[in-house]
Amino acid sequence: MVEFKQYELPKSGEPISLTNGKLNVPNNPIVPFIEGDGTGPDIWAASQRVLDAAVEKAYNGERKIAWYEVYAGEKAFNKFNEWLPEDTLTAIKEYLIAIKGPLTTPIGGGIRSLNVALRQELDLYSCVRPVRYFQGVPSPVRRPELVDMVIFRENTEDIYAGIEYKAFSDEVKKVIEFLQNEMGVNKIRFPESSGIGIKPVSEEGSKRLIRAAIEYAIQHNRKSVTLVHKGNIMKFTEGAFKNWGYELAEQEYGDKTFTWGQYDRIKAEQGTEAADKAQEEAQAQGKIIVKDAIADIALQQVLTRPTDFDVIATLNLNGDYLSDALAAQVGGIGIAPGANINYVTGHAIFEATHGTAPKYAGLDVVNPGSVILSGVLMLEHMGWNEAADLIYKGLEKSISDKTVTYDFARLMDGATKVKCSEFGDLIIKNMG
Ligand SMILES: NC(=O)C1=CN([C@@H]2O[C@H](COP(=O)(O)OP(=O)(O)OC[C@H]3O[C@@H](n4cnc5c(N)ncnc54)[C@H](OP(=O)(O)O)[C@@H]3O)[C@@H](O)[C@H]2O)C=CC1
Ligand SMILES: O=C(O)CCC(=O)C(=O)O
Ligand SMILES: [Mg+2]
Repeated sequence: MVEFKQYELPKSGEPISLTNGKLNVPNNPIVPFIEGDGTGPDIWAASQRVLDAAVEKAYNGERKIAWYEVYAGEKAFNKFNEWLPEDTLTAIKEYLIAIKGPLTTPIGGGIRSLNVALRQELDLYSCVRPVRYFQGVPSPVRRPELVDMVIFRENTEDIYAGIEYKAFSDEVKKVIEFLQNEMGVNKIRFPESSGIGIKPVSEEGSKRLIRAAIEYAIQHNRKSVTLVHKGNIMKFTEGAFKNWGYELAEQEYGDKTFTWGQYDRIKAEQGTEAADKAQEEAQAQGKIIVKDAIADIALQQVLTRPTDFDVIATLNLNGDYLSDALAAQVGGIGIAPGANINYVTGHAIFEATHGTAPKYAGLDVVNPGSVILSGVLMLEHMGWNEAADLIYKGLEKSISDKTVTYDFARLMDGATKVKCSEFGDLIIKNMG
């Protein structure tokens, strides 16, 4: 039986569990939620109503989520004088699947990100962010319907490990002296006034993320996995990520994938025509093409040739940038959902791509779509597809009726602007 230091036990519901890699979801699963800072409370209130209504309607009351509030961020600090109480981690470890609103991270000092801490503490190594278009959503590109990508962002390593030393500190002096004296580094341009950040990228971390991306591509009949990296400059971190990706695909998924590493080897031995032919044959056999793109050009090509991209596997920082940039193509950060998942332990936290949007806090105006769609991903993950489909239906109808929150309304002709809470209510009404 789980024991909490400060929290009361859930009043109702049963835990979700994992046996032999399969989730067991009772009809009344306990799902911990974190409301979030800034716009979080507005968004969460609307999202919870929508999720409950969809489940009630889909299963005639036979299923119901037993929501269990856990705390992080400002609400946790006000209540318990801690930013991330241990009980929150205990609850998510125990109940496996959770959902959260955004949490504030101060810039240039103060506490490190609680969002990142949750991912690292629970080892949620895959940040999965699907980017798809809903008909009628305003977009800055001509053919937004061509965008259908799923980003797999490595979620535990890279510069997010927080190994950073402040300029002028005793620590940074030690690190710089070590680099200069022990490692022969002579290219720190201004050693007296530099801060230093360290970027760990491992074979295990890269391969488990890329494995998750390839598994996803296989299960969802996707055509390609693109490894996005900056390996020309960061050879032993980002470049290694690419090499480990090809190695993994060839060693573990040789019968299901064809890599550009293989393409290059055939080309070197037999010429371009033979390599093209081998790739065409692999495609005809339904094999997934595992390829790569350097991050800077990838950011252009996702805009100019979106159909070249399907599943994307990338490192933490690249994935952070790509997520927001890609969301813009299909209506913006207001409807960009995500999930942080450990596919081995089954732990998962569903959360929006966006942050706390502090200037709108408490105004009940922002789009709750990202958290609602994160909830839809959660329902799908639980196998509650009927409830998920009702939310898609309600959302699509609300958009086609042009009754939308400010972010869409300002880009749509003839739209009626509604509040965050009203948008949630419309989705419920439009579920039919
Ligand atoms: N996972 C998490 O919890 C995340 C937390 N953060 C944190 O959030 C805080 C604020 O970060 P910031 O960089 O301003 O980024 P935000 O994503 O919070 O907001 C940036 C802009 O995006 C738009 N936006 C955000 N959310 C919505 C929404 N629900 N509906 C419609 N538009 C939306 C608004 O645009 P406009 O001004 O055009 O209306 C907003 O001003 C920081 O502390 C940051 O660290 C950031 C990202 C993720
Ligand atoms: O933790 C934060 O404050 C930012 C996180 C973020 O940008 C993201 O998850 O995409
Ligand atoms: Mg981000």
